[in-house]
Formats: sequence, C-alpha cells, structure tokens
Amino acid sequence: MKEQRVAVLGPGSWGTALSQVLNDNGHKVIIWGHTEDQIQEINEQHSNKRYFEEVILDEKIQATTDLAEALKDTDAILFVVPTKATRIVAKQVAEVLDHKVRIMHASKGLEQGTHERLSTILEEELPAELRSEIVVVSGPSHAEETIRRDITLISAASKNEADAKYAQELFSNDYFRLYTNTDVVGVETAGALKNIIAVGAGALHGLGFGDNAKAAIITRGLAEITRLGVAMGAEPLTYIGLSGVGDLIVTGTSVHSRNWRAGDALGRGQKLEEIEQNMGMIIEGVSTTKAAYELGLSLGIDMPITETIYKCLYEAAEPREAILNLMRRESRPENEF
Ligand SMILES: NC(=O)C1=CN([C@@H]2O[C@H](COP(=O)(O)OP(=O)(O)OC[C@H]3O[C@@H](n4cnc5c(N)ncnc54)[C@H](OP(=O)(O)O)[C@@H]3O)[C@@H](O)[C@H]2O)C=CC1
Ligand SMILES: O=C(CO)COP(=O)(O)O
Repeated sequence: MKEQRVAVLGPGSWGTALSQVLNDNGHKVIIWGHTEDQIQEINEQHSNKRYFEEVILDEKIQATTDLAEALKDTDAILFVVPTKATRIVAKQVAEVLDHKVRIMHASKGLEQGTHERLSTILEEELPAELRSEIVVVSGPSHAEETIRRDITLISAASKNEADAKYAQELFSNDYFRLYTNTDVVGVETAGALKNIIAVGAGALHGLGFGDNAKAAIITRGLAEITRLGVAMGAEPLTYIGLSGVGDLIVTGTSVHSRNWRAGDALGRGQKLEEIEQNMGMIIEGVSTTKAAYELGLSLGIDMPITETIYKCLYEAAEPREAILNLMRRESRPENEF
C-alpha cells in the first residue's frame, strides 16, 4: 500500500497507540486534539506523558489543534474520541471536510439518549458523498500493550468489504493483525457492551470473589450481551470472535482496563463520582451500562447483570447485596436465549 495520510482525531491513549501503529507502517499521521499543551508536547517532546510516562514517539508523528489542517489532503480519518464526543467532533469534521475520505472509528460505546451505535452517528453527520462506508476497528487491545508493540489482533468491520480491507492493510504489520468482518452491528455492539461486563468483573474482584466468579460473569455476561446484540441485528457468531469473547477476556481480567479498575473500586466501596475523578480517562462502561439497560427494557431483553451494575452505578445499590440478589434469581436452563 502506498503511503496514506491519516488524521487521527483524539490524542488519548488509544489514539496515540494507533498513531504509532500507522507511523510504523510508513503512513503520515497527524493527530488532532483540543488541548493545546498536549498537542504542543506531542510536537515538541514527542511524548504524551498523561498516558504513557516512558514512551517517546517518532518525530514524524505530528499533532495539531486545527481541524482543517489535520484534514487537509487526508486519505483517511480515524475517530477515536470518547463516545460522548463522537457526534460533536463529526459535526466539526462535516463543516471543514472538502474532499472524499475513508472513515474509520475505534471507539466503544452507545450514545446516551438515542442509544445509537457510533457508525450510525458518523453516517448521520458526515455527508455520504464525502466518505466511504464506515469501518469499525475493534477488538482486544489495551493501548498500554499496543504502544509497546505487543502482539494485538482485532477486527475491521464495514458494510463494504473493500473498505474493511483498506483498514486491514493500513494497520496490519508484524505485531498488529486485523481480520475483516461485514457484521458491523456485531463488532460494534460487542466492543461497546463488553465494557459493562468488565465493570462487573472488576466489582467482583473488589468484593474479594475469586476465579470461579470471574469465569461466571464473563460467560453469563457474554450470553447476556449476545442476547441484546442479536436483538439489535448482530450475528451471534461475532460474539465469540475477537470483538466479543476476545475483548471480554482482555477487559474482564486485566488491571489495564479502566472499566475493570472502575468496577474494582466500586466493589471496594468507592462512589462513582470519585472513581471517575481518579481515573482521569474515559470509563465507557459507565454510560454504556445506562444505554444498554434502557435498550434491554425497550427491546424486552433479560439483562440481569447489566441491571445489577446499573443499580450499583446509578441507584446507589450496595454491590455485595446486589450480587447476592443475582445469585438468588429463579433457577433456569443455561441455554435459554
Ligand atoms: N485505551 C484503550 O486501550 C482503548 C480504548 N478504546 C476506545 O477508544 C476511545 C477513546 O479512548 P481513550 O483513547 O482510551 O480515551 P482517553 O480518555 O485516553 O482520551 C480521550 C481523548 O479524547 C479527547 N477528547 C474528549 N472530548 C473531546 C472533544 N469533544 N473534542 C476533541 N477531543 C476530545 C480527550 O481530550 P481531553 O481529555 O484533553 O479533553 C482525550 O485526549 C474510547 O471509546 C475507548 O473505549 C478502544 C480500544 C482500546
Ligand atoms: O477496550 C479496551 C481493550 O480492548 C480498553 O478497555 P478499557 O477502556 O476498559 O481500558
């Protein structure tokens, strides 16, 4: 593939790690962000110490606060801002974009209120004549490991296979491997919904439960988010792929995961406000829990784990008591869908 110019929107931990992957592959990366001193740090010190204390980025990676500059002559745009900022940033892009580009996103969540998936938001906000089909880049991938060039395998999903293949070729190298997928709903909902279960897995750990409980929440959580995903139009098989079970393992078992750490703190008795303040980074599972809980109610999907986490996060339910209530639910067959 010849050198591509890629605008990475969002200089957070994942945007920075993906920028390094693209730069390693010989592409021209320009990161856009809205915090002046962070952008200056990337340009002058070649670091982003807020996320990666030790990492020095290649000097070729440039950053700007000027969106028009970031988008000038770009071949592709990668959205990697938190879910709550995606529509806002897409509207800003629509105002300045003046040529047709490939559009990808690597964020994981559902919009509050509308419950929309992020690719739907991008389709709504970006004129069809100025973009490809949206590509969703999602899978088990801690930024902390990708930035060290650890082996990472994820999915690239698009309605148009050629667009998914473009992302596959753009990102793939010896440590970063992408698989194409045409199940956009599946890949996108799996990536968003696993964060709820990661919060729950962390909470069980914080409460002092062990590996049996961890395995239980991951497998029963998978059953539950698959039910919701399928009701939203996903293919069930996607949920046992990288973006489903793969991402559940990586976030449901690791201290790298902000969602897991938030759950752990919750289990140890901290309040949500305090947890969010201490994290200083986005904990997508908090707002996704609310969106999924509301969606489950409106679609008539039984989501007992999500409901329990919702009650702990939003209704001040006591986590140990809430878990016991889950255990006391009416007995049922395992494979009831
Ligand atoms: N970190 C990871 O390992 C992975 C993250 N993801 C997903 O990627 C997405 C981003 O996560 P991550 O990079 O970790 O998040 P971070 O919290 O590390 O960073 C988010 C970045 O977005 C910026 N931002 C927020 N709002 C706006 C806005 N309105 N306009 C412009 N920039 C904005 C923030 O700037 P500031 O704080 O200065 O306002 C910050 O630089 C999430 O959906 C996450 O689930 C997916 C896979 C892995
Ligand atoms: O999505 C992720 C890993 O695949 C990152 O998870 P956290 O947002 O919980 O850190």
